[in-house]
Amino acid sequence: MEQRKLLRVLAGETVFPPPVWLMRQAGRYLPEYREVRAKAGSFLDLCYNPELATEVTLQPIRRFGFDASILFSDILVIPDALKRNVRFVQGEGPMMDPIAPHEIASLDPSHADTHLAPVIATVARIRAALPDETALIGFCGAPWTVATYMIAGHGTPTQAPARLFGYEHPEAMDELLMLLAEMSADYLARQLQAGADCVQIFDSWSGVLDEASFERFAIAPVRHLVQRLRAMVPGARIIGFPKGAGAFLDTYREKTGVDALGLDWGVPFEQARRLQKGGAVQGNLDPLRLIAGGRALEEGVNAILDQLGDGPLVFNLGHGITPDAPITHVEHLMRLVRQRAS
Ligand SMILES: Cc1c2[nH]c(c1CCC(=O)O)Cc1[nH]c(c(CCC(=O)O)c1C)Cc1[nH]c(c(CCC(=O)O)c1C)Cc1[nH]c(c(C)c1CCC(=O)O)C2
Repeated sequence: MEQRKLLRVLAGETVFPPPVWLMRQAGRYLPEYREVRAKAGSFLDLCYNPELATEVTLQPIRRFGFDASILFSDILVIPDALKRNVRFVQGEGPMMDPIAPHEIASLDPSHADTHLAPVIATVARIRAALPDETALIGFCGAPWTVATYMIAGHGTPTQAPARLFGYEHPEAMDELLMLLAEMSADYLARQLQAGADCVQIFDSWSGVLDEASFERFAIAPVRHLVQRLRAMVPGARIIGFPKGAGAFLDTYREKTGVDALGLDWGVPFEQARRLQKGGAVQGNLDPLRLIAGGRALEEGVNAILDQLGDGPLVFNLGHGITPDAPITHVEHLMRLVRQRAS
């Protein structure tokens, strides 16, 4: 039997109290992260520095004792490997050269292996340094979410440029998404081979798509990614996180074949319990309850444990932790989850 709690839950076992980790658990809310970040150069320099990326991955494990660590990197290393001139501008978020439909055929993935080698080296280094009971999660962005940044050239409130691109140039969009799916499958296979226990596919922007576009641009490329990954790494454990997918969650799991579903805080418990009958669910505390602390935090944590604790559950936030999260509130969250008797 698997010893790491997260893997037991991903295999469908109920573990109580559930394993807990927080999306974006390494980051600016930690003073020790800000210190390393300041001496690393750019954000991407940090992502490609195995020694420093390992250090920031381990920081939240040392401080809070989470059951899982997540590789420190970013979903945008894939467009960076495609030479899209990715940079992170202070206060503005990520930027890159926006891609036009006619440029897609000339995208060249042949440098990706060499380009991403430092990230794979980081995975091996983290695994060697982690306590045995702590799982290591690898990750990538879902093709659709990565494509939204490649098309707009930056983050946007509703991803209108990518949606419009999908309606006006659907074949070019398919081509871009399938290229990203194949690169991402290869990248995740290498992470698993280097020591990651499982992987998460972040589809942060799946919630802006209509039904037909969700099928074509969110589900189809992830299904392709999952099949290609499992052909390379049989039995690969995969968490899909289609944020904002709402009523499409059931079909997402069925058609993509992921083992577990990440849920955002908009998913009602009734739906979450139904989804849990088909496999593990992960989530789904509103990150703002962590900012508020006190009763808002206690009620949020207890509701998740009450409603989902008797099935396979990975306790997490419904989206990433934000830089203003107080450390004492994270400590409180850990006590609330760990000290709960069934
Ligand atoms: C959409 C997306 C991105 N990156 C990611 C997503 C999907 C999840 C989500 O929706 O939040 C995923 C991501 N980004 C980062 C991780 C690291 C692992 C972890 O601790 O979870 C992970 C898993 C580090 C990061 N990625 C980024 C930071 C902050 C950069 C810094 O330290 O200066 C970190 C710690 C930068 C980033 N990277 C991205 C954006 C939009 C930004 C800017 C917003 C911000 O500044 O918070 C793209």
